[in-house]
Amino acid sequence: MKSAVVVFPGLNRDRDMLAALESIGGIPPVTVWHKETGLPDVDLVVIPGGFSYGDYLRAGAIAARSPIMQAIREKADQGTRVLGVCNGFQILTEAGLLPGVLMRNASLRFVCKTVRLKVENADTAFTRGYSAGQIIDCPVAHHDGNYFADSDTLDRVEGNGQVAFRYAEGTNPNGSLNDIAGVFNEAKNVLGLMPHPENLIEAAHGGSDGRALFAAALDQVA
Ligand SMILES: NC(=O)CC[C@H](N)C(=O)O
Repeated sequence: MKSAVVVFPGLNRDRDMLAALESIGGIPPVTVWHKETGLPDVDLVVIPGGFSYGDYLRAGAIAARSPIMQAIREKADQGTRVLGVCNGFQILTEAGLLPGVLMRNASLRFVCKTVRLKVENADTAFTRGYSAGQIIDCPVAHHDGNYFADSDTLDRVEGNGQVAFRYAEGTNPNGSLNDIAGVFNEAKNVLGLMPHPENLIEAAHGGSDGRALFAAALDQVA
């Protein structure tokens, strides 16, 4: 499957994401600069992590107003898979493509470590390579990963199976409501998560628990 990685000024995880997608999908992704107004004909659009616009105003707030976002919105509405990791997740919430917001970590500190995640919904294009309830390792590196949504939105997200991943008991690194680490849109073709699965895909990374997410998103699993 063909994929595109969208790059905004200040991102720093784009190369990791490009390498992961090529390694797992076998096809080099197309890189798209945020000032473009159109996307190539791809099956998966990825917004990687980093510090778009230096996280000024709020993380992801300025990038969410970039020209490319209209094209991403249109692709998402057509059912194309869209994945946002870390700053990508923040951009997708700021753009209104995913519910909720990412606030400053409860500790007010940047957190960089490996946490354990529980796969909450394994019945989607992104998560079908895992089983429901499976516990996986995944690194996090952020200062604004504290997931929040008002109670009506949270009820809807929980009720619709839109929680993709939760931090496993005792490992919530940022104070996220209901230990939420990643959410889907209602149609489940848009996924955002704070942890970095692209940084745990081979032995040299110390594990490969992140691999199944890309394998599924790129249709490499049955
Ligand atoms: N690694 C990242 O993508 C960092 C995300 C974001 N800028 C934060 O620190 O919260």
